[in-house]
Amino acid sequence: MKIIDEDLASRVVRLRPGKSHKGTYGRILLIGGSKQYGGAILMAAEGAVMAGAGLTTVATDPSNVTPLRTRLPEAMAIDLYSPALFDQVAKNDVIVLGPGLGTDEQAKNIFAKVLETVSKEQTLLIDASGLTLLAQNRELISRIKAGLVVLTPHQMEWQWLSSIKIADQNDQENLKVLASLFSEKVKNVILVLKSHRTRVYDLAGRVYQNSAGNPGMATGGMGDTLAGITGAFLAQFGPRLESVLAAVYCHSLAGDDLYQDNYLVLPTKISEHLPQVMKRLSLSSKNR
Ligand SMILES: NC(=O)C1=CN([C@@H]2O[C@H](COP(=O)(O)OP(=O)(O)OC[C@H]3O[C@@H](n4cnc5c(N)ncnc54)[C@H](O)[C@@H]3O)[C@@H](O)[C@H]2O)[C@@H](O)CC1
Ligand SMILES: Nc1ncnc2c1ncn2[C@@H]1O[C@H](COP(=O)(O)OP(=O)(O)O)[C@@H](O)[C@H]1O
Ligand SMILES: [Mg+2]
Repeated sequence: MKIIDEDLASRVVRLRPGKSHKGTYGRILLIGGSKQYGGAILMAAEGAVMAGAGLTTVATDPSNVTPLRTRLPEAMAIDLYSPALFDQVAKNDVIVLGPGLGTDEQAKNIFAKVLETVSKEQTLLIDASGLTLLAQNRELISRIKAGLVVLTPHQMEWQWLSSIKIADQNDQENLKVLASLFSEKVKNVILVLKSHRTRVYDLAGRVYQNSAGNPGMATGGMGDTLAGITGAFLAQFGPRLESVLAAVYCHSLAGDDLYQDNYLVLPTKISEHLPQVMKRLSLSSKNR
């Protein structure tokens, strides 16, 4: 097992080239946010924008569009229930599917249709309600065509998907079940198993553990924020394991900075602080 640390993250978060534009840093579409869980998709979108995605679009319940535009005018918004959603899917490099989506029949239909629309040139990140829906409908795995799939369950969501009880979740079991669920259908899968010490796995059997993070971060919306940040890193730094590792680390490093002076750390504060954390990493000695 390897450790995710500052050295690793600073190899990914480099100084930006002067000759670049928003297209250079990738397009990300976030899909989620039911009437009940509007905050989840807002926090994910805020994570994506503040992590540096070139262009961020959100597909959400119409009731969330005005709050989103008011809070985050940098993001574009479309109606989750419009057929235009599938044209949008085709236009983006990374699709983040699930934060606050809910698990009712309508959510399930959208989830299944998006899942099979994402092409092999694109990355699909599945989080939150998306993972619950996948666990309830495992036959959908065979319909995934995405070039890279990133799963970001917390331990309970992984229990639902893998059928490994939280107490029995260890590296060997996690890798075995990840392979049995995905390896015949999807070639490139990364599992981010979130906990107080998040571990990251891939189908090649690599295992990494996060070295940052703190209990101040145990607040609803923290994972939604990580989903947005990870999607933005994949869009900006490329569809590879290192982008995911750096995202996990930066999210927690921002949390650790804030925890020094705060009893708890809010997800939206992590997003706000992220550009400073990324600047610091980009200026570290490795990048000079
Ligand atoms: N402001 C909002 O709109 C929020 C919406 N949310 C959305 O709510 C939906 C349900 O998500 P939930 O995660 O609440 O799912 P659930 O409430 O369905 O399941 C979470 C359960 O897992 C347990 N658990 C065990 N180990 C855990 C671990 N290591 N980390 C976290 N939980 C662990 C929790 O105690 C809890 O009982 C998702 O779509 C999510 O995006 C949540 O993210 C919270 C904030
Ligand atoms: N005690 C802790 N120490 C470190 N990180 C934590 C701790 N508790 C929660 N986190 C982090 O917060 C996030 C929680 O994700 P998740 O459970 O999906 O939240 P939500 O669904 O409410 O957005 C994960 O990235 C997890 O690693
Ligand atoms: Mg979550």
